[in-house]
Amino acid sequence: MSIQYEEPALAGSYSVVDSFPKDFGYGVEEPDIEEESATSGDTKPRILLMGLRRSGKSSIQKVVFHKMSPNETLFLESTNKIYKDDISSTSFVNFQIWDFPGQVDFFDPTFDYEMIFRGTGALIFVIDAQDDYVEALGRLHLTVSRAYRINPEINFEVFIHKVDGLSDDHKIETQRDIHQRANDDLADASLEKLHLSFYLTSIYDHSIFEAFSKVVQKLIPQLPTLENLLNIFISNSGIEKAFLFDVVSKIYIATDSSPVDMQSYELCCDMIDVVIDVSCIYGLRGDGSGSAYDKESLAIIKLNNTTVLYLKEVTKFLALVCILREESFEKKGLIDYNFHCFRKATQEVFEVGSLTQRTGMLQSQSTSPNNSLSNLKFGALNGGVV
Ligand SMILES: Nc1nc2c(ncn2[C@@H]2O[C@H](COP(=O)(O)OP(=O)(O)OP(=O)(O)O)[C@@H](O)[C@H]2O)c(=O)[nH]1
Repeated sequence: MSIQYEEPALAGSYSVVDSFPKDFGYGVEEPDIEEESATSGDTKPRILLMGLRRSGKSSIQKVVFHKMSPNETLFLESTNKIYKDDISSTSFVNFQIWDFPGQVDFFDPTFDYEMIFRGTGALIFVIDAQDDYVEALGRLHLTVSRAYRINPEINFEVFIHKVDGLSDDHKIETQRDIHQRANDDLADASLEKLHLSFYLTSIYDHSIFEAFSKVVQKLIPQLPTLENLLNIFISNSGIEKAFLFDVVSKIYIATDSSPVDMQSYELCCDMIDVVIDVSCIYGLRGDGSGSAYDKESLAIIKLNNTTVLYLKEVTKFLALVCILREESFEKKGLIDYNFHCFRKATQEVFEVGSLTQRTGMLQSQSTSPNNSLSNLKFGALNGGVV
């Protein structure tokens, strides 16, 4: 495997990978699209993480957003008060974890749950699949029914968590049982319209990242446009699969419309890890300043099975990671040109998004990005333009 990695300069000093800055030291010289939206009000919906004590909430947050290794979560202390973790300054995802310790009654009248649920885009409820889940189901019902009455727009997501300890048959049976009981409880309360989505997750594999990706994608109004752009990009560049990644969390916020297989996703996640780790060690300046992920970030990895992995910076938080055959990579010029078009278009998509939000316009497909992208010209494999 050969790695070509372009960095401004190779610094002689080492920094411990674990201690890299959460924002990878990315330059703050120019206000970015995401930064603007962060200051122009809460334009991205909040995601809450709830569940019984020891169900794994803090572990999920630490592994996905703070690069903690799964084994280290064994030493996490129980959260005794409501813990709010805001990662919106380091990630595309405007994410606040409200880690509710099991014994706290968050329906306490002194607790402003109305305010919390009103600003919430998704509520993730974590159920420990290795434990008896009857109490968790009761809590799930109480939480979602209360939240739904305040804000029916919330996406309700149930993570059936810690499934690494379960056999394949047991996993399916547990999911079926939890699905059935939770929906029966909702039917008994005449809440059939409240839709719950279920995911089997574990911090010991990529399932937690995959599940989070799905949760986040539902909250991105620009998703269809991004998918469309990715489809045009890959079909004109001879690329097999492309993911648009939130670099800090390795959540993919969009991909082309060909099916996602876990192996490709894992490969791309691993590439991000390699790039950031190498960059943290060799890419920073002698005094530790500089950035491990910036506008220059680009990496090409050739595998021994004629596959090429290609990573390039799109915005402050996002990177495009592609999988392609070695022979397709011979047209690197075309890929670079099309990438340039894709990058420009993606930035426009988010600009239009934040503009519509700022001016208070309703964001519909007809007002949006597609219109401003109509004069975009990708290079075609046969030499023309599309
Ligand atoms: N096997 C397994 N264990 C996990 C997984 N996720 C978390 N754990 C373990 O579950 C235990 C509890 O995890 P925490 O993240 O502290 O749970 P919590 O929900 O935040 O707990 P409170 O802070 O008490 O509410 C830890 O020992 C973790 O290592 C998983 O996917 N699989």
